[in-house]
Amino acid sequence: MDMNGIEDIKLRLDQIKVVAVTCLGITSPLLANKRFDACIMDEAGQTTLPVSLGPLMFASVFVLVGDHYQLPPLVQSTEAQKNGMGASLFCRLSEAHPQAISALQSQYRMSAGIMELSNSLIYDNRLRCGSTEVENAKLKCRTLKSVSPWLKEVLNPYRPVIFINTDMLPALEAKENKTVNNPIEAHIIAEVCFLHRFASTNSSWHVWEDIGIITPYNSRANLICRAVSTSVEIHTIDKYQGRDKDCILVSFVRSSENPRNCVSSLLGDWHRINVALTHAKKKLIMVGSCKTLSKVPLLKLLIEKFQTLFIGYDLLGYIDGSKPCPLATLTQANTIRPNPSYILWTRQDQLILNAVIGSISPTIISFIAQATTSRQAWKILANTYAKPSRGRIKQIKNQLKNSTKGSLGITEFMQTIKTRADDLALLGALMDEEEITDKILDGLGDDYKELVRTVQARDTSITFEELHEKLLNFEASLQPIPPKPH
Ligand SMILES: Nc1ncnc2c1ncn2[C@@H]1O[C@H](COP(=O)(O)OP(=O)(O)OP(=O)(O)O)[C@@H](O)[C@H]1O
Repeated sequence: MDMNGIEDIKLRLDQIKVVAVTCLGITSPLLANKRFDACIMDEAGQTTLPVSLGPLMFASVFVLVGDHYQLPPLVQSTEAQKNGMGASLFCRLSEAHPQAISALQSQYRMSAGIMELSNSLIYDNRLRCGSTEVENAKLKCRTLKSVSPWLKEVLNPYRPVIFINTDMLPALEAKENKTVNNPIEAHIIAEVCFLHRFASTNSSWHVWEDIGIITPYNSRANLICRAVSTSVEIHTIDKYQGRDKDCILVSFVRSSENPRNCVSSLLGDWHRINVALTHAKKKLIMVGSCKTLSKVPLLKLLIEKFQTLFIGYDLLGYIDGSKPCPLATLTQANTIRPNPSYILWTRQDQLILNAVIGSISPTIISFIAQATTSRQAWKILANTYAKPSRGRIKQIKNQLKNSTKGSLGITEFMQTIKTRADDLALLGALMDEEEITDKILDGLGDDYKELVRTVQARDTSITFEELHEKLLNFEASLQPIPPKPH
């Protein structure tokens, strides 16, 4: 039907039985005098109360559809939040009238292994798979011979849920202009993504629509975009509600030496975690630091549910040369073609090189700037810092000679001497315990004269631990006595 002008549209609207419109779109003048028998509102758990009321005024019967275990309405004002705007009409009515709820239990999205996670953590085991096809759905992959064991596990179709633990890597979060990022984790995500595409059996190389990446932070999504450098869909957790993919990769980002801060972050909200866990159909791959994430109670339970996969596993071969780079091309029947093992090897190696670069202090990075492989970087570092050269031994001995306690605490000072003695031992210039004790006593300063004399007057040598204890007691006795409270 051709529609010319508003009158035509109105005429058409009078004839049709069902109108689909957004909650705010209902205010269109075209609908001003419309009445409906019933109003069905989807995603009602995410809609604020005033926004919900608009469409409900148009009908005498309404059905709200939603899940208040997923994200609540987004309310940015803390004042509005405090005064109850964060609770949707859906949530309020379901609490006030539990008899009016019809709880749907069959879901058709997640396979059994993925459903099991949110089922036990959030839904109290009430969810069921709607069909055996959904229940048993698997992400089929070709078997790749020349990949590390951890990547083979990632590809294993019989592992629907994988948690890749980055605790063995220097994959710490970085904060820049109030945004949180984790470059190493971004590279791991890119690697896993690439591998999945590489091993996929059901679509061509450039098709990425069955993979999606979820992350809590916007800045993070941008960083992963750069690392993945393809058209794979990357969104924040909040934006993923309402979408799904065969394979979802979740990057948790937070990895800190002071993990306590993470509890108050976006990850502290269990609704958000539930969204991250419930949008994959066949495979859910999570990447994060178990040490940090365990500080969030729900994530601790999640991590405890299955054995996490340590990345770092079987990577030594790249560094020590026992897993050399395969040939870049293969010749078969006089045709030269790219060698897939070469591509996988170089990507894995770049990941390790990034991990090495990420773990060293900025002043040293320039030394390895020329390295193109992890092995080259490692060799430069070993030659510079670990080679038992006479120069290096002399340098450490000089540092030892000039070490004094100064303003350091006893424990810190003794630790400095011990570390240098350990460095010398690694270079083959072992110091015996008595020499270490002498170095410590020499560096203590005048305050400790009395104790130094007592230790030197002993017939038997003193152990490092015994000396530590004596010095700590002496240090305490040197502290000024606080005045007694009145
Ligand atoms: N009866 C069905 N048979 C097969 N697949 C179904 C059926 N119903 C839904 N699905 C599939 O299940 C997935 C989830 O469906 P849908 O998006 O409607 O759920 P939802 O509860 O509205 O989720 P959300 O609120 O997260 O958007 C989709 O991939 C959809 O194709």
